[in-house]
Amino acid sequence: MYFSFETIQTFVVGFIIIYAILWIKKPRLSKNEPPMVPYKIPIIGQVITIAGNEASYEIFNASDSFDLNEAIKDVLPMRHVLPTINGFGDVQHMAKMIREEITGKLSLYTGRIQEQLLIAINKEIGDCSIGEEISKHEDVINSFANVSKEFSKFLVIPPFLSFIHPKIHQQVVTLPIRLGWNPIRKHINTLKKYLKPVLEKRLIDKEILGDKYKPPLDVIEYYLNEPEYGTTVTVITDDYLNYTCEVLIHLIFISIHSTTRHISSALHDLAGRPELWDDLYEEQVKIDKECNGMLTIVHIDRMVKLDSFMRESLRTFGEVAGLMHRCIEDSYTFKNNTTIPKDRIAYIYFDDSHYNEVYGPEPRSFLPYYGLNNKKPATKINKNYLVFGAGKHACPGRFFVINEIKILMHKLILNYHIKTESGKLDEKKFAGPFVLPLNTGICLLKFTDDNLSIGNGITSNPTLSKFYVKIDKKQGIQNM
Ligand code: HEM
Repeated sequence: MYFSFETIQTFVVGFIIIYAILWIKKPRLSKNEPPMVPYKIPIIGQVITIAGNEASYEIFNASDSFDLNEAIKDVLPMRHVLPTINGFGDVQHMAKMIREEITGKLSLYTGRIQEQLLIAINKEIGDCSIGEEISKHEDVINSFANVSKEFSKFLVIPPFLSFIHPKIHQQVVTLPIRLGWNPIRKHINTLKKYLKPVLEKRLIDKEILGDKYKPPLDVIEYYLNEPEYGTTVTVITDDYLNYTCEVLIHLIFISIHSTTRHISSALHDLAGRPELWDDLYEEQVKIDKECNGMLTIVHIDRMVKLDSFMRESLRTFGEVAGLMHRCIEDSYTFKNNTTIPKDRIAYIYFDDSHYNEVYGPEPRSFLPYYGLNNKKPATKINKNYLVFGAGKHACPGRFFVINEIKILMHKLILNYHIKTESGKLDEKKFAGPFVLPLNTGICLLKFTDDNLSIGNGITSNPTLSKFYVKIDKKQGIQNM
């Protein structure tokens, strides 16, 4: 039988149209699902579930049924980008490492965090009491700063093909990588270049010094001593280097983007709220005197007002919904008796938790001392404070990051008058449920000896212009 090209073409187009109509008309909910939000325009994409306060907490705690990384896989092809460590394949080991190496030794890291932050403040803003040069390896620092931006390149293609099947979107996004384009590779290579001699020296030192070897305090050393990952290493092979550098990129991806976003948000929260300045400044001056400029973990714990301010800054960060989790079991039935099917993506509805009535009649207002008055430190998770997730996969880096941010804010508050360029609290903007980084200016005006430097206008005073810091949309803080 002979079919002309036009007939085949008509068949194909007809098939696609019928498929699309059937797809659009297909019942979207299985039995016992939560109700659908009323809609008029046919749903082209996936159905997603938005989990309110109680259900969100359930999702975090049902770690056998829900998985964050399984949801991220659809849009971020980590397995192809970091092939040696299979993408986020071993996030559990990363969490274990952070608990043991970083949280477990937080007091040992405090001095170093402080020193590095002061170096960075000096370099990026200026004159903050010590004047060392930033790290010798500027390109390593740049890699740390830019990796997250590189990852965002994968997100530019919206998952428009996911309506057929999420796997199709994955295939499209990973095609350039499978053809050899990997924007992360150059950062891995930079790390490899600097890490190779460091690791080789450590191996030699270990051999020569034996028991007298003093292990440096860092993540690389942790991996070098892990039975599964390092002890068998006697030569630094390319495979081993790839492995370690991919682990570092994974760590950077997990930690740096969220840290910078929350730091810039906290700076805006402080800069736009003059009513908080005196109180927070006084606390920092008192602690600075007590520690003589050298903070220890005990002093950081005493920054209770700053901690409470940070908790509030995190709570009111603004993400309406996010942190999608995939249902990885055949189905999941919530305590309220509604059921969602396997593969359903559920978003955490942060607004419902963070602006819950437990925060009083005006839960959306900024309550700087809520944490202090209610004995809820910034690291303490509960169902109305889900910034760090909850349950088994709750962020293991939260103790480190809160410490780090407190040290940074402490030093900045002590040294600078921090205000918004606009002179008011800048309003946050959104892309869908996601809050966008503010791209309005913050001024950091250096306190002089006689405590007077609150400039009348950054732009009119050239000597102050170097303290003008702009929050870049993608990168967090950037110098102007
Ligand atoms: C303000 C900054 C940060 C925020 C808001 C944040 C938030 C989160 C959240 C919400 C989760 C839970 C995801 C889930 O439910 O599965 C998480 C997991 C994780 N975070 Fe953080 N994080 C921050 C900083 C850091 C830092 C600095 C590190 C490393 C030092 C880190 C390491 C991790 C790791 C390894 C996990 C995965 C835990 C697991 O799956 O068991 N985070 N983070």
